[in-house]
Amino acid sequence: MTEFNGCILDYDIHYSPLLLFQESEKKFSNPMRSSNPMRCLKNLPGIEELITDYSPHSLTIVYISIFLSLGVLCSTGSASTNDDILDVVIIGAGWSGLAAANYLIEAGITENILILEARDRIGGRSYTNDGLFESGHPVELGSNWIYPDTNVFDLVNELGIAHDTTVFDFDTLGLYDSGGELLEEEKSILVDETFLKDFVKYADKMANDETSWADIKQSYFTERPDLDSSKRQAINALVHTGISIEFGSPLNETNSGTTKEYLERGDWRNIEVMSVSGGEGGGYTGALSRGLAKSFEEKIKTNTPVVKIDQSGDVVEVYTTNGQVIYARSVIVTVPLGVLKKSSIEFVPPLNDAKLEAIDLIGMGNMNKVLMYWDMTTQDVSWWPEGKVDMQLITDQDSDSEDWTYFYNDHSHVGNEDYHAMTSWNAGDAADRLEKNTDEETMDIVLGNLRKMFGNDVPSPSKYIITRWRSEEFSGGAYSFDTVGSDLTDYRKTLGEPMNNVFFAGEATDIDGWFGTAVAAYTTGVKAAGEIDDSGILDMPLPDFQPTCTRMHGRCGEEFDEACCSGMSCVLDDRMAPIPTFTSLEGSINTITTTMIWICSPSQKKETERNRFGSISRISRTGHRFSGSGSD
Ligand SMILES: Cc1cc2nc3c(=O)[nH]c(=O)nc-3n(C[C@H](O)[C@H](O)[C@H](O)COP(=O)(O)OP(=O)(O)OC[C@H]3O[C@@H](n4cnc5c(N)ncnc54)[C@H](O)[C@@H]3O)c2cc1C
Repeated sequence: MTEFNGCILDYDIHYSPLLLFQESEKKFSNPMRSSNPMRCLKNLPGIEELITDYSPHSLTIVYISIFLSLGVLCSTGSASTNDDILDVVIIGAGWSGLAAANYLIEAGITENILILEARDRIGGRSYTNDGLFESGHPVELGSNWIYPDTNVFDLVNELGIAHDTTVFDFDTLGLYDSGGELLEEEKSILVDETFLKDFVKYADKMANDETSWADIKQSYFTERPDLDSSKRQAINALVHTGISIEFGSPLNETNSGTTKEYLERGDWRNIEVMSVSGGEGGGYTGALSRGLAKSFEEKIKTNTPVVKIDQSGDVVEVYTTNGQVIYARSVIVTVPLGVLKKSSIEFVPPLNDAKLEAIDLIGMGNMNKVLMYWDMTTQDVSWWPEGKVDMQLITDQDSDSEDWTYFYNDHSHVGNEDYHAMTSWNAGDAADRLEKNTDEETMDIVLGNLRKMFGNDVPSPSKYIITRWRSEEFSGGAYSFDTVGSDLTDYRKTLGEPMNNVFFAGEATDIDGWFGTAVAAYTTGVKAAGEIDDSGILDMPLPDFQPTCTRMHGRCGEEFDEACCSGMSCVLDDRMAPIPTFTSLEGSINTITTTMIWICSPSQKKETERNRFGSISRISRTGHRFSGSGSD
């Protein structure tokens, strides 16, 4: 390859300049880069007229004179390769990653960013499905409640997204056993006398950083051998909802010292819930897509899992499973603790011991839902527990007291009068155990419980969804929790500390008591973005760095595969098809229409391409990249 007037003449790659002419800069150029192939090609002597005289004839001449003879390739060349370096690459497009990106742009720090998201959607553990059951009724598969006077709450209100108050109080709580709803007096004995007045007081005295909730329950039961089964199961159930569901945590691992106030149901809390009717684009996902991410959607690359972050060189290199290497001055990692625990991202140099200890010690809990909908036009809903908001089945024994026994009445909210949706929940150990069940097994348990509570007439729901957050590759659980042993604030702080030019955020790094929530994710994302600004990394001169691949000569998909740079994907150049065939010269020259070429492009990859790249080892790719072979 030789440099010529700022362009690079490439003798191997049959890249048609015709395409450069026909495709606008918008389609071809990387939004992060300033150079453009058209300008570059215009530097070739005598070519200006051909480009401006944009006729089939001139195109044909261009095609013949350049493509067939030389295979001219426009490239940024070595002179401007620093353009390939992004200021900030953010890993993960959940609340944390999107908040970081939003802050970097809004605060005028930089727009030269890219967000890499493993899933085919943004939002991570916030996942609203609009109209899955019925149009206009959002369903929340992840986060559902918003807390007053917080960043998330303000954003939701600013966008006018519908929400409604959940009134958690004694009257709207329904307690049931296999014979149906308990009488008011029985309920009062279990909730007020047994649970609130006795167990919670006992727990308050026992709770500390070294004692788990399982320990407290066990010693309470041991000291009261005569406790009747209904009281025992009521305590099991209420601790499950108050602690396990709140923190997603197994009781034998949960720090009672830092969580005890959550059990005091006497302090009934009213908070706002998002899964209420209110038109399209609502819920948690609406807040992200219409709010935080609105101004930089084109900078988010979905379907792009990151597998390695290497900062052993002058710039940080981010490797994706899609076969790309992306260069950045700094990186913000916002992947969930569950992903860090699985070590699915390789760090070079490795994460330090303090961070590894934090990853190990902070718990990653689990919480799942079965969201159900009954179509009242075709199904009997006469059994519906009108007036109840949350409902608990008290079972006969310890072993199944947490198995889909808690239900939330989504129908109780404003605008949902004709919409019969109900959600069953479980968390902690029970969630991990029950997640392994098939859909049919799950629905057998859930429906069995509903029929114990409301009678045998309860029909199967018209539609349902079962979440399995632990099994989700890119979550590895629902949210982080404080394990028993010590106060984990220092460990969360350590988890969030930067390592050179790699910064960390995400709900698990929160040290203000909001961990496990979208509020924490939002706050920590902004914090990490601010840390990058404060560090001065973005003000330093760029290193003299020459990436070995550029958008035009990343020979992806060929025998000597090269990774694509800066957010580009290796895609089949399907723009070949609409190119007109050339018959203005003798015979038909339609080579262009039939040649199959893989190119580095800013457009999203297709599923099949990802599989294809799965078979190419990263070692061979990087080996090639650094060997200087190929087109360089
Ligand atoms: C069932 C459930 C109920 C909840 N209820 C509430 C609630 O009511 N109120 C509340 O405030 N919070 C709630 N939460 C918690 C809240 O959803 C989370 O704390 C918050 O969404 C976390 O945001 P994050 O940005 O830290 O992480 P995430 O949302 O998990 O975002 C991280 C992103 O990183 C991506 N990623 C992972 N690995 C890779 C990789 N290798 N490469 C690239 N990308 C990767 C993920 O796909 C994800 O999009 C709930 C969570 C769950 C699961």
